[in-house]
Amino acid sequence: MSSLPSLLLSLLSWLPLLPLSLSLFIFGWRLIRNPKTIQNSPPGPPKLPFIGNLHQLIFSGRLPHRSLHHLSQKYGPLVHFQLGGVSAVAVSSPETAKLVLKTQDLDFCTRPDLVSHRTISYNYLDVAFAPYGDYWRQMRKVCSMELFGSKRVLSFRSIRDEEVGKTIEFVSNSSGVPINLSEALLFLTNRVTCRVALGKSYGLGGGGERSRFHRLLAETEELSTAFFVADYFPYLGWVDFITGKHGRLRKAFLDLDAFFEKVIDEHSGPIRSQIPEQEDFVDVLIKVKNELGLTRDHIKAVLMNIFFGGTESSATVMEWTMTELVKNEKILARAQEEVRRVVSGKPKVEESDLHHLHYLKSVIKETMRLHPPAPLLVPRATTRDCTVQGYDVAAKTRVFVNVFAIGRDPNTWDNPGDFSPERFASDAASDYGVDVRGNFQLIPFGAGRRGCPGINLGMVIVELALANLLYAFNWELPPGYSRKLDEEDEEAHGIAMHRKFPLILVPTLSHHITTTA
Ligand code: HEM
Repeated sequence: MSSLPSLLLSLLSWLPLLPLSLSLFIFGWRLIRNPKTIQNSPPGPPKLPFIGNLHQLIFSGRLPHRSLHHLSQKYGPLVHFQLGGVSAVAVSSPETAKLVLKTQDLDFCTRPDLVSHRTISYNYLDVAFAPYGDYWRQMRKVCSMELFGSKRVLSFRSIRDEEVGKTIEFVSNSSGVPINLSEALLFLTNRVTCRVALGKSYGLGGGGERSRFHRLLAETEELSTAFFVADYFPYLGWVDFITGKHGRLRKAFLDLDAFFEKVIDEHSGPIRSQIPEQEDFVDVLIKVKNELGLTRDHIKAVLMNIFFGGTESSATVMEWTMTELVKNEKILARAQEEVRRVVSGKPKVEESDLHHLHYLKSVIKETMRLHPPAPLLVPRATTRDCTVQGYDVAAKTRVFVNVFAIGRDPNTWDNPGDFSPERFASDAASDYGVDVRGNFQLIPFGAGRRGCPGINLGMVIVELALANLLYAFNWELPPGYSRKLDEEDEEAHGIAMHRKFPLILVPTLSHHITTTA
């Protein structure tokens, strides 16, 4: 018979497992107490006990948009699957996307509660991750009217012009040698976002070294797309604390918060600029702060959205466009011919030239069809129980609109795997709007109430930078690099679907620039 102390000791040795047992108990209890099984749910793959389909989606080694594309080919345009304790659906055809993002937008327009979203949004004081409701409506109005309107976008024209100029200068200095174009483009969008949002550039040169701010941004971004147990097993959230993941995210967030605090302090003195054209986003948000009863946390939450939403996505579009162009020599030549003809004789492309560049716009649309920066949009969730295409979907179901799959749907696109900007010839003059072609065939910015409000701000820098890169330089892969890049191997997981390996290209200053210079 064991003595009392050794009994106590053996009981104590089980103590660390107490949270696990408790969580499993609560999880099981909820399942028994709340057997809300949807009778008529959309078709989907068989689910394993406890983990559901996590093994097929998160731990499969493939990127989730590719795994879901694969499942949709087997189960159809509306697939149901289970992510641990969370029910989810994937939408993979233009018709179903139209239902979800337009006809039944109100059923599908909230966001799921995720650890990283909650942390970096100051508990949902932002726009992008805030749940649907009055608060989100008010913040969305502030952003659309005060920050992303066409007048405001125009007021930042000289910033874009200067910063693209710096990138062109950096590339000119490297004429004839391989450069890391991915990095140069990310630095460009970072500098523009810094100046537009914060009023100055915080330490990145033309090719540039990373400042502390950019290291912090990159770290927070990386942690915010990491796997958190709590997002799939709400009762096992303590695991993220034990593994230290939660702490690391919190630390990165607090460092970034301290940086934004300093920026707001610098803006909070006597009014810096009375001229609306010279205001940056922090000036604007401080101005509306008192009117609307906002706090500093609201301002910082919106800044987080702007840095995370605006910087990588635009750089990613440019990086994939240049990738496709160097893979397709004839298309590169045609895009260069257009820009050189339209801009002929001038030292650089200006924003006023952009609306003549129809072929370049088609190239960009075709790039976003094959490489949408947000292949599953920003995750959504259902606001209430609803029925879609005859199937029942419960409230709080996580919703992934697979724009990657929609862009490759053979029922919509001829030879969907080919890079062929000519398919947009008749849409060339249309803008990137939320629904480029109508009928939800190309929706890289999402659509409906939660569609991207920053399209114009994002796309003008994309067009201006690409047009100037094509105008001033000829582009080649470095010797030995394959022209046929295996695209699945090239995609990386992140806030935006950027390339896994940086795009290294050799620029050569074009003959027409050297002769006019
Ligand atoms: C090429 C550039 C960009 C792409 C591809 C892009 C894409 C997207 C997508 C797919 C969504 C989710 C839409 C949905 O759920 O239906 C979104 C939302 C959002 N984007 Fe963008 N975006 C870009 C640029 C920008 C820029 C430059 C900003 C701001 C500076 C911005 C700010 C936002 C915000 C605030 C939301 C959340 C809207 C809401 O939930 O109400 N985006 N974006």
